[in-house]
Amino acid sequence: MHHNVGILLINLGTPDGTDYRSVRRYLSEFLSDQRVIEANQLIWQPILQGVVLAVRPQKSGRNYQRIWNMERNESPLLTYTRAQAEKLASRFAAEQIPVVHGMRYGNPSVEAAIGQLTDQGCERIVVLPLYPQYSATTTATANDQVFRTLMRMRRQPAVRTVPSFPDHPSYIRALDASVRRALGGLDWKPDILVASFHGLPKKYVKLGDTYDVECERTIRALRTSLRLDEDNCLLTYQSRFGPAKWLEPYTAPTVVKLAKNGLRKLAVVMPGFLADCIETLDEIGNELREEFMEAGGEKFFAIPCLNADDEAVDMLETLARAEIMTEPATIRPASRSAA
Ligand SMILES: C=CC1=C(C)c2cc3[nH]c(cc4nc(cc5[nH]c(cc1n2)c(C)c5CCC(=O)O)C(CCC(=O)O)=C4C)c(C)c3C=C
Ligand SMILES: [Fe+2]
Ligand SMILES: [Fe+2]
Repeated sequence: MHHNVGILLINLGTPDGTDYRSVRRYLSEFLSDQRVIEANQLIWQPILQGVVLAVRPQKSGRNYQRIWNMERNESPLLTYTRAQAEKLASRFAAEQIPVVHGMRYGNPSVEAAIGQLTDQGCERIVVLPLYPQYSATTTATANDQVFRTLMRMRRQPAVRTVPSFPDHPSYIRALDASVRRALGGLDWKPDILVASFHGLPKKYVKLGDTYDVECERTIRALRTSLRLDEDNCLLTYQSRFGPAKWLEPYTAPTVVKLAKNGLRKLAVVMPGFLADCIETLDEIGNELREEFMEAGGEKFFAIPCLNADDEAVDMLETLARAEIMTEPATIRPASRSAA
């Protein structure tokens, strides 16, 4: 018996629609997070509300439209995150351990997801931020949101947070399987595999974020697993935002340079994203493809993220079980009446 434990998956979040108001609401919440933009709010908020959110929602909304899940009228990030939670739930159904998903920004909120678990009598929550590489801008703020919710609860559940897992064998196994499956399905062989991670301002790394070394750990383990080396499996960083220096090398200039130097066939994997989203489907799948082709490339393939692949669900199950298996020191009664 696991004493009423529940599992909470947390991903970034995404707008409810592609219209200006929906995208603006989402970006406003996201870019007001001081874990994401570490600036004096008296200076940043007028720039954000007056300049950034005056133009960016239209532009982003058009990009979201290109990748939107029309069938369900929702963002792909939500579709895949929900699918991961549902498949993981089936792995824990026999033990009656519920699995829910919450988004750091937007819907379903972390607060609503925690409510679903406590309504089912959960006294313990295993929190699994869906980021293999730690960053304060993602992992820490996901956990912050859990603790903010707990701050308002008279009867708190006990909480364990799953640490980042940049080279956990079950993660590397899932990546290896997805790359081999994707490349095996092509009738051409890429000259090079580019592994593109979401970028981060260099300043954050200097201040102590371990994101870059965790990306390097992932790529080292993946190279070993795929029997590739530094020359045919490159690490790059995408999605720069704002004027500051971000982690390098940048994905797009690297790929354009490769094409200009005569490279013709390229595959891109995005190991930092567990679910396909605007950054993978549009920035890489659409924009980077165009840039590569315009620079002389001939074949381009963006490898789908792990999404709800069986190996990805195996990974989530392994990570969650590690936290569930060890019982807490004290089991508290679920309610006053049970005491
Ligand atoms: C200062 C800005 C940003 C930091 C720092 C940042 C870090 C960061 N983000 C992810 C994962 C995702 N980001 C996504 C979208 C996205 N990211 C930023 C900015 C920063 N990210 C913006 C403005 C956006 C919105 C999209 C746009 O307007 O172009 C997404 C996808 C969301 C979706 O709806 O599909 C993900 C996932 C990581 C892992 C990370 C730090 C390492
Ligand atoms: Fe981002
Ligand atoms: Fe982007």
